This record gives sequence, C-alpha cells and structure tokens, in this order.
Amino acid sequence: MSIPPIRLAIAIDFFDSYNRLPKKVQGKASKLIDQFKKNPTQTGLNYESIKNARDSNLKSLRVDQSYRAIVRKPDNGNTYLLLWVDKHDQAYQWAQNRVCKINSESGALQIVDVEQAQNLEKQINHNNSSEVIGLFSQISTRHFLRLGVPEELLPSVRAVVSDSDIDQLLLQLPEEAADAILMLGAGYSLETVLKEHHKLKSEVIDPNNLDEALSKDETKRRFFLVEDDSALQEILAAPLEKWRVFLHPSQRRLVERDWNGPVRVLGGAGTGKTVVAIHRAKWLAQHCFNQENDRIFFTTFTRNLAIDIQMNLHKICSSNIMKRIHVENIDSWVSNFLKSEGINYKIVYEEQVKNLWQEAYTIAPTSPSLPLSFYKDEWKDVIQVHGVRTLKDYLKVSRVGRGTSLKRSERAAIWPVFEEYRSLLQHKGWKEIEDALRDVCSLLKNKPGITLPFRSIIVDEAQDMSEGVFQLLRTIVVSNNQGNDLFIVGDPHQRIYGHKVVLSHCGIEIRGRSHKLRINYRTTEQIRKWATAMLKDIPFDDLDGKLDNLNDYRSLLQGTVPNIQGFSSFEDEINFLIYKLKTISESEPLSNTCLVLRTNQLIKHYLHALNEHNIQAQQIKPSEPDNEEKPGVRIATMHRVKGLQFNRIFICSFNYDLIPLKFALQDISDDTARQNFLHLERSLVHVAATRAIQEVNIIYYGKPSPFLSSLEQDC
Ligand SMILES: Nc1ncnc2c1ncn2[C@@H]1O[C@H](COP(=O)(O)OP(=O)(O)OP(=O)(O)O)[C@@H](O)[C@H]1O
Repeated sequence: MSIPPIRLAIAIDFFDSYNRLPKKVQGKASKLIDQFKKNPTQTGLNYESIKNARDSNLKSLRVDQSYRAIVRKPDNGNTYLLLWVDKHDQAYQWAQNRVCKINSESGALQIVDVEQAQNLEKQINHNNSSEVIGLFSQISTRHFLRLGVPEELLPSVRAVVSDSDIDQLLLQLPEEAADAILMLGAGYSLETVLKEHHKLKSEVIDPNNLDEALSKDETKRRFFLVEDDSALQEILAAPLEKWRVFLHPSQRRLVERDWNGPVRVLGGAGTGKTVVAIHRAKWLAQHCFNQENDRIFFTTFTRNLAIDIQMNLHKICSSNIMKRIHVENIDSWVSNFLKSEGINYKIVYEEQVKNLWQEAYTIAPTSPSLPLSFYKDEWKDVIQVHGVRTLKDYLKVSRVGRGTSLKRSERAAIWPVFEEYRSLLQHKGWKEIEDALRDVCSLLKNKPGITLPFRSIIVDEAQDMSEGVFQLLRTIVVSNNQGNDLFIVGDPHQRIYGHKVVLSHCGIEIRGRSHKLRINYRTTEQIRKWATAMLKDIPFDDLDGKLDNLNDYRSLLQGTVPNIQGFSSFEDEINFLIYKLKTISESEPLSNTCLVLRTNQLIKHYLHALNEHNIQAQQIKPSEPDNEEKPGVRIATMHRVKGLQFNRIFICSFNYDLIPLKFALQDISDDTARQNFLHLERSLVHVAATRAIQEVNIIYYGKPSPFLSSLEQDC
C-alpha cells in the first residue's frame, strides 16, 4: 500500500532543546527524525501515550534509553509535528503541561503551557484589587483570539490593569499576540491594531486543518515545515540562528509582498530591521527581479556595516541569488561610480578639512563675531543641505533649525568665509560627499547613455543618511510604477551622525507604506528600558517630518538592570575592570565582551592599561570588520559599535567631561546646535547600551556624566 505524502513541521523550541543535547544523543535524535520523516507510521516507531497529558495528541518517541522526543500525532491526516526532545522525565513533564492546537479565530498553530498560564492569572489577580476594571475590558474575546491570544491566556489578559501586568503577560503570549497587546497597552485603537495585524476581517477557521494552519505567517514564526532535506540537515548541523528561518509575522509581512511604492520601516534597536532588509533583498531577487541582468542595490552608511550585511546575505542566499544583490555603502558606491565615469577628485570628510576651515576663518569679519564652529555648522546645515553656491542664493535660503538669527547684511558679511573654504577645497582637488552626491545625480540625469542595472534599492541605517543621499537613490531607481523600488529601514533614535531627512522632500512618498517593528530580539527588557530612558523627552522624527516614539517597543528577554559603578580614580576603575574581565574569562571567551569608549584617545589609554595587566584586547578599527576568530576583549568607540552586538558591554569613563564630550560642546555657540549635539550624545549612549545581549556595565571615575542623574527617576 502506498503511503500518502507525509508532512513534517518542527517547532522552534525543538531546535533549542536539540542544541542542548550531548553530541552523541544529537546523532541519535537526527536518525530518529530521518526515520520519522520517511514514514511516521512504521512499526519501529513506538508512540507512547503521556500520562495525565492535557493534550491527548502529544506522544513520546524513544531516542535512546534515556532520551525522548515529543511529537504531535494527528487523529487523522498526515501532518506530524516534532515539538521537543529531552531526558525522559523532563520530556514527559514538558508534554504534560502543554497543549498544541489551532487558535479558533486566528487559525495559527500555538503551543501553550497551561500550568504557566494558570499561574500567571493567579499572580495578576493577586497583585490587583478585584474592584479595578481591566485595561482591556472593552475588547471582546473574539477580537483577542483573532489577534492571537490563546484561549488559555484569556483570563490573564482580562485581568490586566497596569503596565507591569502587561510586562508579565508579554513573556507568555505567542509573539503575534504580544505585539498586539503591546500596541493596545500603548493606546492604539483596536481598529488600528487589527489593521496592522491584517485581522480586520474574521476568517472561517477549521480547527483541525493543520496544513492550513502551517501556511499562516504566525505559525511560520514557530514551525519549520520540512520541504527539503538539505535545509533541515543544515539547520541541525549548527546551532540555529533563528533569524534565518523564523521571521516574526510582522517581519514576514514586510518581506514577502509586492509593494506599490517606497516602504519605510522604523523600529527600535534590535527589532530585526537589518534582518528584514536582508530577507527582503533575497525575496526580491528570487521573486521579482530574477532576470539575468537585474540587480538589487543594498546600501548602508558605513563600509563595516556593508561587510556584515554581505556576510549575512551569504547565510541565506544561494550564489545565484547573491549575483543579483549588490551590497555597498553609499559613499563608496558614489566614489566608485565617479571613477568609472573618469572623475577622480578626492572625497573628503571632517577630519581632513580641519585646516582648510581654520584658514578660511582667518578672513571672518569682526561683526558679526561668530566662532569657527558656527561657520562649520552653517555650512553643513544650511549651505550644503540646500546646495547653495552663490551669495544671492544664500541671502534667500531658509535657515530653519538654526538658533542664531542673521540679518541679510550679516549673511553677506560672513559669506566670503564660505567662498574661501570652497575655493580652498577646489584648489586641492577635493570635494565633500554632499557635492559628490549632487555630481552623480546630475550625471545620471544629464549624461546620455548611462544605464544602471538597479531595479530596486534597499537602505539600512537610513537615519544617518542625508537628503542628498535619498535624492540620489530616488534618481538611481526611477519610479516606474512597478513598485518594489525602495525599501528603507532605520531608527531615528540611533541617529549619531546628525542628518535629518524628510523623505517626501526627496521625491519618496511612503504614505500608506510606513511600518514599525516593536519586539526587540537582542537585548533584555532591563537594558532596553535603561537605554530608552536615556532619550526621554527628546522629540524624534520619523524620517518623514512627523514624530516617532518608543512607547510601544519592548523586549521579551529578561535579565539584570545595567550596573553603574563609580570610582575615585582611573586606576581604581581599571582595577575593577580587570577583575571583572578575569571573572568573565573563566566562563566564556572575552571576545563576547566589548569595552566602549567615547574617543579614540581613550582607547589608547585603555589598551595600554589592559596590556599592563596582561589582558588580551582587540581594537575594532574604524575601517575594518571585527575578526571574530581573534581572541581577546573587544574595544571600540561608541560610533564604531553601531550595528554590532556582544554578550556584555562595558561603557567606560562615563565621566562628567566625556559624556557629553565637553571639549566639543564648549565650541558650540548656537543654542539649537548645542541642543542637537546633546541629543546626538544621548543617542550615542543609547546605541552603545543596546549593543548588549545580556549585560551592561557603566563605569566612571571622578564626577559622573550628567546624563546619569537624569536617569535616576526613571530606572
Ligand atoms: N525573527 C527573529 N528571530 C530571532 N532573532 C531575530 C529575529 N529578527 C532579528 N533577530 C535577532 O535580533 C538581533 C537584532 O537584529 P537586527 O540587527 O536585524 O536588528 P536591528 O533592528 O537592525 O538592530 P539595530 O538597529 O540595533 O542595529 C540579531 O541578533 C538578530 O539575529
């Protein structure tokens, strides 16, 4: 008799439990999966019932004498689920408390720990008076189910009266429901939440149709449907990086669809923006732009980030798909493009033009009397942003956002300094990146015969890109009404280079296609909270002229609050640091720990001190990726750690004079520029802290940073 096709789906938790098995047992479990996959009804497989199971479909299978796998055997049909593997008693205990079933309203397949759900309800009720009306009393049971709340957790959801109840609840909800409850708790209307989760309409759900349930985005977050043996072997061979397979439904919805224009995705640190952008590139290359000459341009702010992206793309894309994805940071692409057109001027940055500014400043008038920093900011924020080339244009241009007002006569008086600076640049054969961007735009628009292969552009770290960059990207990928043209991800709270953009000013219309990611996958809730409190009361834009906030941003991981410790001298701080590093090195490689500092100068001091104490250290240099193979603690500036992650972060020398950087601040005379600088400094701390997976240490000597006192009330 021929066996009807078997379908096997493996739960995300199975892979975790599999990875914890001793190597020998893994081999046996892998053999069992193989057997099971071929024919789950064969006689060699002995399904054992589980005594006192809440879900009678859960059975155990023998891996060897001591270990058991837990599977869900269907009453009918041919879809089997592999759920867990563990030592005999632990596996049985796991199974006794769980039910694995289809949510009657959302249609997603869910695994619920019933005992934990009951304890949660008791705990929430215990904390609150029965007189208080639940936060979500207006919302019907059907709506909650539709948003993915399992039946077993409904009493807990009903009992919620405070934010801290929500925090407890989030840890037990399936992720789609956690996302929805987070939004409701943050004050979004039910309609908005239903719409965002594509649940405005109710569906007819067959609670026994596993195949239908497995096709839902929500189920794909926690079950891997085995369709291809080699993919499964690959997953079992190495600890699984979950982002490669299990996208959150809100991530998957952004990736796998045709968009009829530019898309903008915001999300706090660690919410998987880069992961989404990487999967999006793969999906586009596979499904939309799959002709021989089609290319997708994946760009980001720095060269290091581009290298990381390329490496991660390799993990999920075949070499054929990789051929169609071009990854390069924007400045490098601009420079290479100009070279390919025979234009060879040097593109220069702040450090290289310091002396030129000093020289141009010698001709500054005594009235109005303005410091050099004012000229540099005026150049960056007014003249370059608006592409001003003549005095006539400068007299007309809007200076919105600058704190010091200037009469027309004063503008005219200071103009020669800018002219001088430009002529010094010209004399050296140098240009700033903003001018280079304009040159590329004009070449693309005016020079016949230039054709670029890019059908679509993906932008990561969009918060650090200038309007000049977006104008260029818009020019490269001319809107041809075919959609899927631009996919932009970023987080204005992590802006550390100071460019603010309004996408619509660059011809990029994102209305109806702007989305947000809310669940932080990297860091613990305690660290996320601390890092977010650092930004309290600062208004942040949404890259398109409106405001964004982090009210509905949460982590589902728990840990300890950042440890803040002060010392009376540098030596004392170093002694503490050495003691901590030695302790850490007893249980894990120091390469998982990074020391983060405000300046390059400080890095030298710390490297020297570490060396004196025989602690191996690797500096993560500005223009090189971190070599993971090299042993030793990592050390980097706050700017350099952007986009990276480590188990433990030490932000060192968190001193009064260094954070914010006093010598840079005292140079700034313009009030608005000072405010902006302070915001950037806070964002730098936010970025540094959110690189940590597990632990953040803030250490200082002497007087602590003033940023710490503003946190005391919040954390
Ligand atoms: N669906 C997912 N499942 C499991 N882990 C995920 C998922 N999405 C992202 N992650 C993990 O979360 C971490 C952060 O992801 P990613 O770097 O994409 O976030 P991000 O929003 O770009 O972060 P940042 O803005 O802070 O640089 C990574 O370790 C990534 O592997």
